[in-house]
Amino acid sequence: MASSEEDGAVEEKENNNKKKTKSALATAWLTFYNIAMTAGWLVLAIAMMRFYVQKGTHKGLYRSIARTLKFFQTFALVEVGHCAIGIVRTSVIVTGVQVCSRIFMVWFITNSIRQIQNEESVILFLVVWTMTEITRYSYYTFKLLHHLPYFIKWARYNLFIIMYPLGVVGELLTIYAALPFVRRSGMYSMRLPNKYNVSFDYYYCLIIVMLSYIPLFPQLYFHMLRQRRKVLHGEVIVEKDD
Ligand SMILES: CCCCCCCCCCCCC[C@@H](O)CC(=O)SCCNC(=O)CCNC(=O)[C@H](O)C(C)(C)COP(=O)(O)OP(=O)(O)OC[C@H]1O[C@@H](n2cnc3c(N)ncnc32)[C@H](O)[C@@H]1OP(=O)(O)O
Repeated sequence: MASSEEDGAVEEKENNNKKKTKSALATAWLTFYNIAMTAGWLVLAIAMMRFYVQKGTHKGLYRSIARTLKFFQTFALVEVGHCAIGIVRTSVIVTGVQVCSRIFMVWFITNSIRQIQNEESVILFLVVWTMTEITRYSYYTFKLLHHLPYFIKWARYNLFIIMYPLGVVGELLTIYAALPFVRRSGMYSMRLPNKYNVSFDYYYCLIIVMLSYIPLFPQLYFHMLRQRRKVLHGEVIVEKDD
């Protein structure tokens, strides 16, 4: 009897040790990840400012930062993994929609259609994304290090109120500007007849993407408003499961 109780206690201790090691590893990885992402977006901010100060125009700015932007925005895909394996307490769906829509904007719109790269709307979403991500990743970093300055917490949960709609306006105007080029070039589209017997029109796909902002964006925005109430005003919020 006593021996089985002892066995149980040893097993519990081992499990606790394993959990502690796992959570220490997760914290170390997240700290590294957030520092790297803060640095990446800071590099982008500095590159954009330097370009504008030196050239006095936004024309050519996207081309000059394209590689860095593609790298850091695509790398954000690991955040969906963080939620999926449970090392951060965030919804996979909310994070997935946010990250995938950004990757779509970068690779399948701005990077693919050269003619729109100098649009003001591209600069609008780039500036908004950059400010948001510097704030967001530095918030997570300082929080993990248990030294979170109040102004970063305040910025994380207030700037989005204006930045989110501004970013959406920049993204939608950019997709809208892309439409005529997509229609004319027939890019990423498949017309019948073809050997797969499948038809796909990227032009209409983009219209559907634009329309999908109507149901999806409010969900992201209200999610952030709930997070804001929880973090800044200490409200207890019961989240629905994914
Ligand atoms: C394939 C084609 C797709 C086409 C789809 C088209 C429709 C798309 C519509 C969508 C529109 C999106 C537009 C958008 O791109 C425009 C912009 O972004 S503009 C710029 C303004 N944006 C923002 O302000 C972004 C706000 N969004 C976010 O912050 C996140 O992305 C979001 C996932 C939405 C919310 O974040 P989260 O739920 O994580 O909230 P918290 O930050 O409060 O975190 C919750 C807890 O998790 C911990 N956490 C999360 N991540 C980390 C991390 N990396 N490291 C450490 N800890 C992390 C965090 O600390 C919280 O923990 P706790 O609860 O303990 O406090």
